[in-house]
Amino acid sequence: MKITKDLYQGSLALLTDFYQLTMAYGYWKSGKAEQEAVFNLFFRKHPFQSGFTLAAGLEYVIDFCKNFHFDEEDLAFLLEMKNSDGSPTFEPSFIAYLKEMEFKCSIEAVEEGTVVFPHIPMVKVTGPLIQCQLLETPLLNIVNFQTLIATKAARISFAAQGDPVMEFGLRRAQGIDGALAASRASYIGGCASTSNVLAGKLFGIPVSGTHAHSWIMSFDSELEAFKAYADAFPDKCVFLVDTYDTISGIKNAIEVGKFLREKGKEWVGVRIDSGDLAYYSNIAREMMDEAGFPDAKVVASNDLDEHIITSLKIQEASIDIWGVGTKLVTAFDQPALGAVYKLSAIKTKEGTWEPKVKVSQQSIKINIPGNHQVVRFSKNGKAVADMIYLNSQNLDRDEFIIIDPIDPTKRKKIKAKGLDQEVLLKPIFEKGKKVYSMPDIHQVKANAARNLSQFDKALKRLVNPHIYPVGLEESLYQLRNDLVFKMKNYDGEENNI
Ligand SMILES: Nc1ncnc2c1ncn2[C@@H]1O[C@H](COP(=O)(O)OP(=O)(O)OP(=O)(O)O)[C@@H](O)[C@H]1O
Ligand SMILES: O=P(O)(O)OC[C@H]1O[C@H](OP(=O)(O)OP(=O)(O)O)[C@H](O)[C@@H]1O
Ligand SMILES: O=C(O)c1cccnc1
Ligand SMILES: [Mg+2]
Repeated sequence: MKITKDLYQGSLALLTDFYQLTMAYGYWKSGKAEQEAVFNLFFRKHPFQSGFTLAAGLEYVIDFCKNFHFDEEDLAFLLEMKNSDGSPTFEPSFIAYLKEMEFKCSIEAVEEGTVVFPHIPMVKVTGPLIQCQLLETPLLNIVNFQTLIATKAARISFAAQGDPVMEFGLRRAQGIDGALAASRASYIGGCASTSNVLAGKLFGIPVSGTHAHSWIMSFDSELEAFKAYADAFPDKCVFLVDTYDTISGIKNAIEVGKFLREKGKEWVGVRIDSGDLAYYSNIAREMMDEAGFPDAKVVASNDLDEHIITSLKIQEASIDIWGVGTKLVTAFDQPALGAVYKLSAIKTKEGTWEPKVKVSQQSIKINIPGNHQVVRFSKNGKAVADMIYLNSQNLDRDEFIIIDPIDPTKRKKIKAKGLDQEVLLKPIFEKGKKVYSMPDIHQVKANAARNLSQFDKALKRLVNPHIYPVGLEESLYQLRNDLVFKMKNYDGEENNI
């Protein structure tokens, strides 16, 4: 098996939950396979108690959908599947149907690097019911993880207040693909580089790194090790100073720095990977300044995350560059984003869209029925509110009321005059044909930075962030209410209190 980005270029149609295939078979048998449907991918709660979430993963979604087909080996595998009584799980004519299946869905999605909020459709898939259904699991797999890591990277980058963050996660990431996707998402979210060389090659992310303790330990002395490293990399030297004694390490690094300067070269600085990072970084700063190296940098690493970085900033640690691995790529404090993918409308035989709702005791779990679009209102480049609305409506109005989907007492009147409007769901595929031109990863990263800059810093606080208003346009809210009452068979007397 090729474990590269090529993984997404082959057939990955079986990368799905078995129940998607049983439903697919059922749709086909009951003649519903080609009925048009709308599904939305959205999450209900920000990860990490964050006030924002940063969307990522669309490039993988596009690759996946472009290559969506069942190849001969997939079909042979399905044909061989048996029920517990030994009978074939799928009829040969269903397998023949899958063989001929061509990707025909239309997809609209928020661009990578867009700031998103609970309930906003991040990806909307319209097309034959069977195809929409088969996309559920892989789309969630891709978007959930990359969005989670991009959001974590953005939080870490905010904490670093503009200092470069090097992503060091490969050794601790969740497997090979987890590592690659995490490096990509971390770069989008704000990291300056990755230590993962394959991610550098596959995605065009800058690659960077220092050296490990083993380098020092392989020599008779630390000084000898620094000299040999300087010999090999006279322009890129970062010396890891904490193998034996951090202060002696800094002294040795300065000595080799002077030696390099005599040869007309400047070292980059030191890395500290243990102990009190505030204390030792301040000592390193003082010693390097005194020795005539005010531009030498201090790199810090060791189980860092946004909280420790914030604390080190408050302590006025003299750290210029941050190396962050484990807690970034494993999304340490929240291992998954809980985005879901729900049917929200289905086309009737008469050709009209019938909105669909899943009723739940928990109002947060009641989906938003219909075929939607999302608009972001902003003023002077600052986002004011997002509105989810039925895409059959037009936005040519002076005033809108938006209603919180969970708490109807929370409402906001939006006077649209003087506000800019950006429609967030952009066309990606139209009836199976790609219509979106994917920006390169550097443009995606720039888009993320621009998007984040539209939001107040109150939203980016690590603790108890401000809540940004997102609501349903009044008539969509009403539609949802009416549908819930209808589906619950509400008679006003005995039900459901
Ligand atoms: N000044 C500081 N304020 C807050 N947290 C810090 C500070 N200095 C270091 N830390 C963090 O404290 C933790 C220290 O980890 P740990 O107890 O494993 O010590 P260590 O220095 O790694 O030990 P070792 O010497 O065995 O490598 C790390 O997560 C590190 O990022
Ligand atoms: O701490 P992270 O954010 O995951 O960053 C990556 C870590 O990986 C390396 O050491 P490793 O953890 O392999 O060994 P060490 O802890 O013994 O230094 C490096 O020195 C960092 O400490
Ligand atoms: O380059 C480094 O310093 C590095 C790379 C991976 C993990 N820890 C450190
Ligand atoms: Mg470690």
